Parts: sequence; C-alpha cells; structure tokens
Amino acid sequence: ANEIVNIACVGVGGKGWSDMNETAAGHRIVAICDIDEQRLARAAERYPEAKTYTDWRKLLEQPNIDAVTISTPDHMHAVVTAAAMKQGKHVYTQKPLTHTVYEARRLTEIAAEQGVVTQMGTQHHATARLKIAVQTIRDGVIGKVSDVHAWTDRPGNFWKQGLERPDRSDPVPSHVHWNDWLGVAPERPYVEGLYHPFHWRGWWDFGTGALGDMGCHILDPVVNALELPAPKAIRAEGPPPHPESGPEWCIVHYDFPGTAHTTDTLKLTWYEAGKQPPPELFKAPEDWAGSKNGVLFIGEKGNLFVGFPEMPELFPKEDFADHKWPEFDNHNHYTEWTSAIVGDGKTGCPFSYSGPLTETVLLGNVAYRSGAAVEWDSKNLKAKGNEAAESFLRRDYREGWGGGSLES
Ligand SMILES: NC(=O)C1=CN([C@@H]2O[C@H](COP(=O)(O)OP(=O)(O)OC[C@H]3O[C@@H](n4cnc5c(N)ncnc54)[C@H](OP(=O)(O)O)[C@@H]3O)[C@@H](O)[C@H]2O)C=CC1
Ligand SMILES: O=C1CO[C@H](CO)[C@@H](O)[C@@H]1O
Repeated sequence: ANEIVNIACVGVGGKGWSDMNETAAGHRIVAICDIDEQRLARAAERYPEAKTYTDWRKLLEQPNIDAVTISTPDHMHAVVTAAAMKQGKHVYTQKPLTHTVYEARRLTEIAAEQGVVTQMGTQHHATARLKIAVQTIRDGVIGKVSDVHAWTDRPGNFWKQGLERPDRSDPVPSHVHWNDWLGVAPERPYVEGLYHPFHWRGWWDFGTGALGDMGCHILDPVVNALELPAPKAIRAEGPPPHPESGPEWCIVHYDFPGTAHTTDTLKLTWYEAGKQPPPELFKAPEDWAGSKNGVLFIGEKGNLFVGFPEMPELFPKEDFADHKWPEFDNHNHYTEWTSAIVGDGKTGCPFSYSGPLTETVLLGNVAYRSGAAVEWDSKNLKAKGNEAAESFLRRDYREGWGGGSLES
C-alpha cells in the first residue's frame, strides 16, 4: 500500500487550518480550497506544492487526491463529503457531521457503500480523559445510569443568537467569494461580521446553533459509554422559535430506550447558554470549581462528571475514596485517520458511529424549531404526527451546488 496519503483540504481558514496541518504529518497536502483568498494564500504559503482552488467542485476534478478534509461551515459539510466519497476518497469532516438529519443518514449510508475511511472532527473522543470516563461507566462503577445532564456555555460570548436579520447589506470584500460561501444555502446579502467567519453558527441557514456546535463533542461520551441507539422522543423548551436565528437558549429533553448500561429508559437533558442542571444533583463538594461545558451521569450508586476540558470525577467523593481510575493514553485523532487510510488501525469516530450521533444531536434542533414534541421513528426518518418537525429534517438546496451527490 502507498504509505503517503495525498490530501486535499476544503476550508483552510478557521478549524481547517489545524485540520490541514495535523493531518499533513507524514503525508502530502496536494490541493487546498477556500472561498476566502486571503486564507487560501496563507495556506498556499505553507504548502507551496499544493494546487489552489476557490470552488471545491473544481478541486475534486484534480486526479491525484486520495483523501479530503472538509472544514467549511456546517451547511456545506454534506455535499462536499458525499461528492468526495462517491469518488472513492477517504474523508475527514468537521462536526457536526451535517446540517440536517437526512444528510447525516445519507453520509452514513454512502460511507458504508463506498468502504472509505471516515472520521468526524470530534477530537476529544481520542483523549485519555473521555476514554477513562467511558470505561468507568461501562465498568458499572456508578451502577445503571438513569439520567444524564449535559451543558455548554455557547453561544454566550462566542456568537449571538436570537437576532433579526438586518435589513441591509455591505459590499462583499474583494477576497471573499460570497456566492461560493453560500453554496447550497438560500441567497442572503453579505453583511460584515454577521456570518463570515465564525458567526454563521447562530443562523439556521448555515449553522446548527449551540447544540449543533458543541453537542457532538459533549454528547459523544454519553452515546459512546451508554451505547445509546436513536432517541424515542425529544422535546425542547426556550424562547419562541425564529425562522432564521437560533435561540438565545434552549433546554432539550431526550428519552432513549434502555441499554445494558442504563435503567429502562434513559433521560438526557441538554442545557445551553450557561444554563446548567440544579447544583444539588451533582453531589459535589461545596468548594467544587464547577465546569462551563460538561456531562453529569446519574447512576444507581453515584454520579460521574466529565468536563470539556476537566478530568472525570466521581460524586459523592466519600463514596469513591478508594476508587482506582483505569489508565489510557491520549491518541492523535488526526493521525488515526491517515494511519487507518494506510491500513494501520481504525478511526474512533467513523461515520457508522458519528452519523447516528449527529442525527441525535440535530433532532434536538428539530424538536425546538417545530415547537412540539417529536416521537421519533428512526428507521423511517419520520417525526410521527409532527409536520413542522418533518420540514426541518432536510432542506432544499440551491440549484447547481452538488445536492445530487447525496442521492442514491
Ligand atoms: N473540532 C473542533 O474543535 C472545531 C470544529 N469546528 C468546525 O469546523 C467547521 C468550520 O468552523 P470554523 O473554522 O470556526 O469556521 P470559519 O468560518 O472560521 O472558517 C470556515 C472556513 O471555510 C471556508 N469556506 C467556507 N465555505 C467554503 C467553501 N464552500 N469552500 C471552501 N472553503 C469554504 C471559510 O472561508 P471564509 O473565511 O471566507 O468564511 C473559512 O476559511 C465547522 O463545521 C465547525 O463546527 C470549528 C472549530 C473547532
Ligand atoms: O471545540 C470547539 C471549540 O469551540 C468552538 C466554538 O464554540 C466549537 O465550534 C468547536 O467545536
């Protein structure tokens, strides 16, 4: 087998900059694409031998590509990833894997059909910290788990939600290809600082809100440790839904069927914008520092907390004074992907795992936006009796932007 992987990178500005540099170790960056010519120029300076593009469809015409990293805003993940996989390329795609539930289902199916090596960009999955937490739950240290609470401080000071779209536009900077940035999304006027870069997260046309942004990281150890299948039911509370802007906050309640590690039903609650479960649930010492992003598992024999980035802890502390934590090494999640491509080992977050995880995460947005509970029929991808929810499971694409790559 060829030991050097020829990698193409789509989106090399924000997180894509590190995705490119991390996966390059021992391999070759042969093509780079960004709709921002300044960001493209910075990447070209680092990899002068790589061909440069502002249109990913042109990049995929280059013949010598083995593998593609996709680090665009969320709305473009699915079409680029599907088109690359259909050419037999291995893919590394940022989280959330997709913008809609339907897209997540299709990428999972296409990955299986094509037999390519896949990895979603949830780098925490490979850390000793999360492996310790997952193993401790699986070992039954806190007994069967009945409830999980998960929280993030996003959007907070990171980006704004609960906005009205301004009734104005600004000139598009000469280095930005705005129509290519919009891609499959509906046409929107360029407004300085509103979407690009980074702030697109809070607009449903492009991003997936705080839940989509952090849920794939924070719910990963939950789905992984408890081996959760698709949820049975999802409901959400928060301010009245807005058609374009994500909410200032929401709380999402998921019910999952029981597994070997849970009671008959597992209840999961998601909190965002700094909201958190009631402090008395933790059973933590009074001087415990707390956490801005984390998970609390509640079991029959006690609680396990793991944070982003805090190490796992067991509460109440006095009940676990003699506990010996399992030992794990940190893996490199990026080289896991390139190594798997050359036949050495497996990725931790292949689409067979991260596709269903993304569906679960995005169903919280579907329930919130529909304004009603979702009774979920995962097999048929149906929100039974909730027509509004059905309309948020997939979207229409602008003509000509590669939507066809998702079809069977
Ligand atoms: N795993 C992790 O820890 C992190 C993951 N992410 C994920 O990475 C993705 C990107 O987020 P982030 O880097 O913050 O976003 P940014 O908006 O900062 O960067 C996105 C990059 O993609 C470029 N781009 C946009 N559309 C296209 C296109 N059609 N073709 C090629 N390039 C394009 C952008 O250009 P331009 O600058 O002109 O918009 C920019 O360089 C998201 O899905 C996000 O969730 C982000 C941060 C950390
Ligand atoms: O891990 C992360 C750090 O924060 C970013 C902004 O919320 C996220 O997008 C990213 O996934």
